[in-house]
Amino acid sequence: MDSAVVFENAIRIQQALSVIGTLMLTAYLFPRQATVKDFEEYDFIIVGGGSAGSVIADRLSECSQFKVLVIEAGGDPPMESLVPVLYPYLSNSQYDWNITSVIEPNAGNGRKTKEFNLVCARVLGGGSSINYMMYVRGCPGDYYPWARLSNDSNWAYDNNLPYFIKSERMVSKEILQSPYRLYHGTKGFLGITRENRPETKKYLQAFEELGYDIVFDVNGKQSLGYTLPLNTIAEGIRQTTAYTNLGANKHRNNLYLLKRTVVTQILFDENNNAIGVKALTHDNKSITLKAKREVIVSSGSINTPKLLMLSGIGPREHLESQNIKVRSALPVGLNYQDHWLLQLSFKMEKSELPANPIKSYQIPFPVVTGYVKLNKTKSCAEYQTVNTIVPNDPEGPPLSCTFNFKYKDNICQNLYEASKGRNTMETALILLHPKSRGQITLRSSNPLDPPNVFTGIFSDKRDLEDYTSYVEDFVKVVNTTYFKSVQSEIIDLKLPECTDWTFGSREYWRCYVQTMATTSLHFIGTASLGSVVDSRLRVLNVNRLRVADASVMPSHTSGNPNAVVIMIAEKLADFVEQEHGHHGQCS
Ligand SMILES: Cc1cc2nc3c(=O)[nH]c(=O)nc-3n(C[C@H](O)[C@H](O)[C@H](O)COP(=O)(O)OP(=O)(O)OC[C@H]3O[C@@H](n4cnc5c(N)ncnc54)[C@H](O)[C@@H]3O)c2cc1C
Repeated sequence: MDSAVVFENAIRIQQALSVIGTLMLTAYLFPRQATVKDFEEYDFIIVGGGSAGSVIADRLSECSQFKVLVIEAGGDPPMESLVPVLYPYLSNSQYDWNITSVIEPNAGNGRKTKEFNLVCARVLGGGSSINYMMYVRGCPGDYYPWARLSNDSNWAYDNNLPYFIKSERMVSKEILQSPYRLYHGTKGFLGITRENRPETKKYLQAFEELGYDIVFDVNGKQSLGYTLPLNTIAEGIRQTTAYTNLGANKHRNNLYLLKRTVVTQILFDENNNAIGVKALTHDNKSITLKAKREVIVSSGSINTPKLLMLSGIGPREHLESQNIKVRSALPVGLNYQDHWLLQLSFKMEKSELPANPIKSYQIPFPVVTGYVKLNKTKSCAEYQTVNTIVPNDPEGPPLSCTFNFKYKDNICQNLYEASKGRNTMETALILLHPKSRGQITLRSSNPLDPPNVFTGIFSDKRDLEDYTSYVEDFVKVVNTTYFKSVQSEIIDLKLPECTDWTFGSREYWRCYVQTMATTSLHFIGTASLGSVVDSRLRVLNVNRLRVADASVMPSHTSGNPNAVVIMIAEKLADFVEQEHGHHGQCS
């Protein structure tokens, strides 16, 4: 057995799951396919039934007077989407658009291919159906730039908090019985659980010894320190918005869902009013569907800018180069941002004991997360660590190495050898606020072509230096009492790119960062608040068109974005209801 075999096994499991998927065992949980006629009219058309789109559809269809259509390119989430432990097998599958980045010179040598696999969901529920289920709201200071750029204090943290609470259904008693209860909702749709497993205690103590605060809940007053994660899991089921928002309301007779259908263009009248969309159905028929009130685009940070540009909204020169008539010249596709991530591994206790069986209803292994800043003048974390405590299981560490992060075989093989007979700590160290920016452009005016994604990784050299400092800071954990007591070591992956440098020197870590940094799949910013949409998420210079998804986030929050996207969706639903309802009453 070696890391290549671990990879092959993962592919086989994925294939077996895909065969089970053809039985459509989960179909009964979700709304049925709508029967639509060409030119049929709805009040609202939502393009994309992902993390944001499903929530918007739910909220708008609460108003029985609104006829709401969701058009989603993917189909129903399969069983492996609902069962938390199977999350590693959803990426690079039929539930993914399988988009890759343009090759860039600054990073990625440690990966099997130079382009990044920009995993992005093509399934009902979008990212919430395939993601790693971490629930993080970020730090209050993250939202100052949002309020500034949109010129509207409505986007400040205090005004976003009620929407986080509105969507939430916290189920963990230890939170509900604590002072942190204040920050959590219990009446929303999104079930949240706090993971608390005994193995994490020694790790939290080690981080405390390094001087970090141990925080009960980083979604409360204090967002810096080490903590136990919250997950979008409840009653043992992944809280995909396909399930919590569409499935839960599948009997509403004003909510229509067109699956396996790709919207190819937004249609406008002569006064720049969005009046509907053109789409391609699963059986390749082109149809036109009309929106009496608004079109809402929630196609995610990669596909939203693509659709806007195909519809004449984007950078003038670029659209003209593709022979697309410019309807509104806006910086669509610019300001692309991601959180960069790299894997670090640590040998922990020697152990020959077989690992305990994994439980299907939770994340496979215990996790401790950290939110850390080095610069005292900052209020929010600069880096995040997600530390997974893996019991003696030589296949565990190489699985994410080879299958999810797609590092080269020699790297994963070294990890495999080093992990034998040891428990390990697998750390994803994440750069939270990169200064580099990328861009999305059209490859052609054919809507079925994927876009070009220039990630811009390390195009701002300060990111490489900052990231190196964060790694240097983090690896000090091997000097703590607990880590020393188990003869912990940082696993030397023997990167051929870095042999010129002494292991552990700053030069070495800089080389490590450049070689190992990869995407954390947190794409944002490509239809930003303040430059593409106004503070009520209306696309500038046109009418009856809004965007609500990760693409409107003008800057990153200090953590994973799914909860933030859901908060944005909740806000959009309120804006629409205020404008289209009767004095705030929907019926
Ligand atoms: C593997 C992975 C792990 C992640 N882990 C976490 C995590 O642990 N925690 C966290 O907070 N965040 C995580 N994220 C990020 C988070 O899930 C996303 O930021 C979030 O889901 C984005 O939501 P969205 O509504 O913007 O887009 P999406 O949820 O991607 O929804 C867009 C939807 O639009 C559909 N669509 C696109 N174009 C069209 C079209 N033309 N016509 C019709 N439909 C279309 C897509 O198929 C998709 O379903 C992860 C992401 C990935 C991919």
